[in-house]
Amino acid sequence: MNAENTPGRPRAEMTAPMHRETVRVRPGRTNAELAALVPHPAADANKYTRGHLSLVVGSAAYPGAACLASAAGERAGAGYTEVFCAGKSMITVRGWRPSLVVRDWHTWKPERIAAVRADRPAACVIGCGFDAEERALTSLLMETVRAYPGPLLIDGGALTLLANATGLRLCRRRAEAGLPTVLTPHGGEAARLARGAQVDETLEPPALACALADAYRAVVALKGPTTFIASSDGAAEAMDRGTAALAKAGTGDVLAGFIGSLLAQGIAPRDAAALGCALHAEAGRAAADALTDICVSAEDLITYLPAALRALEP
Ligand SMILES: NC(=O)C1=CN([C@@H]2O[C@H](COP(=O)(O)OP(=O)(O)OC[C@H]3O[C@@H](n4cnc5c(N)ncnc54)[C@H](O)[C@@H]3O)[C@@H](O)[C@H]2O)[C@@H](O)CC1
Ligand SMILES: Nc1ncnc2c1ncn2[C@@H]1O[C@H](COP(=O)(O)OP(=O)(O)O)[C@@H](O)[C@H]1O
Repeated sequence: MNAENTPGRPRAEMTAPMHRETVRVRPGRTNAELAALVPHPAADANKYTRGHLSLVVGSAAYPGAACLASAAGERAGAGYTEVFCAGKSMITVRGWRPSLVVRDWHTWKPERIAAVRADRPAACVIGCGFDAEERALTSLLMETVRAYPGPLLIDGGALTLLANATGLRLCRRRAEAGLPTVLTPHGGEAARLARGAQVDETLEPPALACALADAYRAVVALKGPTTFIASSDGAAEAMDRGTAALAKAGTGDVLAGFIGSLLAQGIAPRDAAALGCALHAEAGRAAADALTDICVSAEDLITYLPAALRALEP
């Protein structure tokens, strides 16, 4: 790695020629910029002022995704982490981490969540471990997109279910109401989102991230060896701190938990995406240093989050 690419060093903005479109690509943020965003608890904090994270995750087919996303959310600082999952997944999630509040997702009523206040921040993550073949999950998703009154992160199988005219319309309506939405697709999910919005799925990743952000009126973190974070300002932020050790099943679920937790602690959506992605990448690097790039698994990113936080400190 040359000095230009050392994480934490300021780098120059560039204009990259993209496939049939040109977007501005901004370098990732410096360690100092990211450290300034880290939500340390106030001395008089309680579990509610530290942020209420609701996760609607983990179909019967994928209880593991619910475990990973919710444990990541709790470890990243949310004060109250509540998991709504399939009845068949509940015992797995409860056994995995007793501090999580685990409920059946039939009891999830997004419209009953109180409006999010600055002194009682909250956010919702939906979709990690959704089985996109389970069409009944569509109404759970669409009802949440329509009625959840705070920042909402959509990930995993829910992105496939969102990729149609109804999903597009509901995301735009949230934006009009001032409610932030964050989408965290991998390449396959991004292509589906593009098809659902009649966006050219063959665009290069930075341009695709910007086009999806514009279409869905959302912050988009398009994941890959370099992750591109875009909102509707026409510029993509490149986050290239990661390592191929992250290329294992479940690491995306952990990322959704990290970003969701930061949203639940009141961090602005684009900042939460940038900080969450950087912490995820740094946790991967710290885990690989200790365990080798072969042996890291998604659970290790949760274990190594403290090392990632320390890596950002000045
Ligand atoms: N332990 C668990 O319970 C896990 C559950 N998971 C959940 O499994 C569900 C299905 O997610 P998957 O991502 O496995 O499958 P998807 O149904 O999203 O599709 C994967 C397909 O997309 C294609 N694709 C194209 N570009 C890709 C890229 N950059 N990365 C990955 N796939 C790409 C692949 O060819 C593959 O056939 C999600 O809800 C997810 O949250 C996964 O996160 C893995 C771990
Ligand atoms: N070669 C790589 N280098 C750096 N980061 C990677 C690499 N491959 C994957 N990642 C990261 O790993 C995560 C994988 O997420 P995702 O594909 O959603 O996994 P899953 O669905 O199994 O949870 C993303 O954050 C992505 O940026």
